Amino acid sequence: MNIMLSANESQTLDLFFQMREHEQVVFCLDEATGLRAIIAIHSTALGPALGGCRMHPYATTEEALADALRLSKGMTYKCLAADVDFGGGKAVIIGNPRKDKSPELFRAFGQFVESLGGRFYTGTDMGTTPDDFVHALKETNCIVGVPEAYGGSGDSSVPTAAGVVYGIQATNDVVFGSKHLHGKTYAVQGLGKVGKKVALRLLEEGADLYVCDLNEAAVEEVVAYGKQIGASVKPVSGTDIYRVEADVFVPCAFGGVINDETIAELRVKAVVGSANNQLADKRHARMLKEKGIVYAPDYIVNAGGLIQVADELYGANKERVLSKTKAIYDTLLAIYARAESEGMTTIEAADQFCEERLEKRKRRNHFFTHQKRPKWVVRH
Ligand SMILES: NC(=O)C1=CN([C@@H]2O[C@H](COP(=O)(O)OP(=O)(O)OC[C@H]3O[C@@H](n4cnc5c(N)ncnc54)[C@H](O)[C@@H]3O)[C@@H](O)[C@H]2O)C=CC1
Ligand SMILES: O=C(O)CCC(=O)C(=O)O
Repeated sequence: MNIMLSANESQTLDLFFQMREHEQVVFCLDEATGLRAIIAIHSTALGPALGGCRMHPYATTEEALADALRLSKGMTYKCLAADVDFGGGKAVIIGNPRKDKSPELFRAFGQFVESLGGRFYTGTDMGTTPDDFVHALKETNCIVGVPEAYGGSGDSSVPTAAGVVYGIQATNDVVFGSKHLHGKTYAVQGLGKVGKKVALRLLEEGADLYVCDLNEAAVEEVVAYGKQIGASVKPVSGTDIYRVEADVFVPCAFGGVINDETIAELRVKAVVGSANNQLADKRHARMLKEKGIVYAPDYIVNAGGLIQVADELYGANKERVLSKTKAIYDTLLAIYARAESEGMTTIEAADQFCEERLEKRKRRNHFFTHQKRPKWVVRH
């Protein structure tokens, strides 16, 4: 049969091409509230998709889609690395988090999440806070990480920041021969929910910092804390943060910050941070390696928040979350050892570790239950 494609049909096919690794992509539009969102489900092979919702003033829909696709795929690997029975998903809301938020917008978003019937659970990410999702929770139970007063596990950036600190300690151990944080200089990019907590903890441990953020109040707060405890905190511009001479670069803002230009500038021994998708491309991991800079794979290091929200399955328990988050230290050491012995980059070693685990998990689920999905329900 001869199939003639109209322009629109070709575009649709092109979108299918872009999402060829994903199960489902949902475009959400609610004119009344101004909601424009994209929910990307990468995989539900091991459980419902789980991933935060980012709010960002994307310049184009293509940019937003690309972010949602990449972030949701990263969540599948993060779930495997953190050993939780969820799959990878992520949502993005197109809008300025400082100007475009409203309770109604998050309720509309909640209705779209509800329409997925439990295939997707979500909570905070860059640009969103636990309080935003209290509104979404009115429309759906598929929300995690709301404040404890609403029955959630609370701010997931707390364990995320703790996990980043474990990641820095493991990296310091490998690079400097001691896991201690003090006596070193860290360049922290982004002082939001995660970055500020990491920065304050590093200062408490006796470190010096270079910091940058678009939000001057956040910078001032960290500078003031440094003064109070007698530590050096130097604010720098968004471009200088890549050029300062420091021990560790700690990216805690947006993705793609490790690229051809920044690698040429970096004067650090390691990169360890919370930002999702730090590498603009996988080849940048090899460029870092060739420059003698150790890269801590982002999805290994920043899994603390995921560990907390996944723990809501069992009724979140802070001690259990902290002890699972501590495992990031050993997981990262194992990834470094694998990379070293196999002559791989650290991201190749991390991906291989996750893909092996996926193969085992798929087989186990098939063998024992003859169904792919675990039998539990996340929330009633
Ligand atoms: N919140 C969490 O638990 C988790 C967050 N992440 C990732 O960590 C990163 C940070 O997340 P959050 O702290 O939750 O976000 P956030 O929105 O609370 O903070 C981000 C900060 O980065 C700043 N920023 C934005 N553009 C910047 C620029 N060009 N230069 C310097 N600073 C800039 C913002 O002003 C803000 O203070 C994101 O990539 C997020 O996906 C990953 C895992 C979990
Ligand atoms: O922190 C969360 O609420 C969910 C986990 C997540 O979205 C992430 O790790 O990027």
